[in-house]
Amino acid sequence: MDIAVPREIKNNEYRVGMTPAGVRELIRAGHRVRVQTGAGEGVGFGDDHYAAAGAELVADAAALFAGAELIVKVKEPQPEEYRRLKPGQVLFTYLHLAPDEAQTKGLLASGCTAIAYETVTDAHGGLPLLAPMSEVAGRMAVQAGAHCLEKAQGGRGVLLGGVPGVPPARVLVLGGGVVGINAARMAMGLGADVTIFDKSLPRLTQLDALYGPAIKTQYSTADAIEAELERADLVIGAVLIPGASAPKLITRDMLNKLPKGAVLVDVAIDQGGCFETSTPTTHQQPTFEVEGVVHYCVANMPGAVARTATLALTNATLPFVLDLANKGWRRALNEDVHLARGLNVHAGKVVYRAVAEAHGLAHEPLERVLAGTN
Ligand SMILES: NC(=O)C1=CN([C@@H]2O[C@H](COP(=O)(O)OP(=O)(O)OC[C@H]3O[C@@H](n4cnc5c(N)ncnc54)[C@H](O)[C@@H]3O)[C@@H](O)[C@H]2O)C=CC1
Ligand SMILES: CC(=O)C(=O)O
Ligand SMILES: [Mg+2]
Repeated sequence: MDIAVPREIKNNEYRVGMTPAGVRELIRAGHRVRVQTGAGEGVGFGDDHYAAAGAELVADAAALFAGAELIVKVKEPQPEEYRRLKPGQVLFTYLHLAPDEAQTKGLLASGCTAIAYETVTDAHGGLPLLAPMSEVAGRMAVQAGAHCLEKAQGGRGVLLGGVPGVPPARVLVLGGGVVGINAARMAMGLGADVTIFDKSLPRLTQLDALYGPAIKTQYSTADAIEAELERADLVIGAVLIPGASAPKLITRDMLNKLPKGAVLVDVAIDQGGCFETSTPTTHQQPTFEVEGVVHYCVANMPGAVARTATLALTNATLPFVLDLANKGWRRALNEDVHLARGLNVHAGKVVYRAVAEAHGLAHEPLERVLAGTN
């Protein structure tokens, strides 16, 4: 199979969809791998590393896309990328379609087969291709939040861990999944006072068993969140309803409960954000202020620690890339229900129900697509 690895073009995105080690595995399995020049440069993988692994280097993105059967990326395709896609091509990357109508329509118009990392599942109810980036983003959320709390960044001038005689900052983590646990661990490690909210009682029980009195847990309701806002310094938004738009847990009206200079880090921004006042930002201009509250809403947080993130992501994606390349997408998905759940768009139809619902589009059942021949 002809596999293409483009250079990412999203703002400040230095991650790459495949390492030279991954290229070597695919070449050994008999595939052709073409990598865009400079694709791994930002994370220390030069063109010479890819060439040594057996890849062909291609300078021009249009030529790279044109000949590809499988395109392996990191970020959702930008408009100039989805305009290049065509029927018969498989795109394997993060998509986050529910909050992104333009991209959804672009992928539908292309006729391609688009498999989203973030909706692939595993046998334990997890999201194995989202998890590595959630680990990174959860840990980073605390670094970013601590920085934003500094006066020069518009924050209220609070040190997360406090000092002897001065209490630590109060950190609320909304959602106790992979992002939430990693954020909570980092915040606890810095000595902050951490409360974690979730709708899942089994998850809260698990967190309580893991961390005991070092962490407080709360069942997530609007009342419970609102009651905590008055004394919060940093709130980290980490909820997810897979494939769907994030629920708005802090509304504009609730912002005045927070102290001036408090910080909201909305990690869930790639699914539309879980604060009503969130809009996506970039690493170049990561924050904005609404009613005296600093908002950090970067939709590709792991891009800032691109080397760690690339290694973590590609460790998880490589087995699936090999499967898609070795078997072809239809057989690979038919033989692996978890990979099949990644299918979001095929031949002009939305196959993932939550995405169809988010945009009021018709939903094509997965079983029909997998049984089909087109
Ligand atoms: N901005 C970025 O760069 C990145 C963003 N993300 C995003 O972070 C979000 C969280 O991802 P994960 O932690 O991997 O998901 P996860 O599925 O592991 O955890 C989500 C948690 O939210 C909980 N939840 C759902 N509704 C809730 C509610 N109303 N109140 C409280 N909790 C609720 C669920 O029970 C679950 O425990 C996703 O939107 C993901 O796409 C992940 C990585 C990078
Ligand atoms: C999960 C995701 O969208 C990211 O790592 O950028
Ligand atoms: Mg994202």
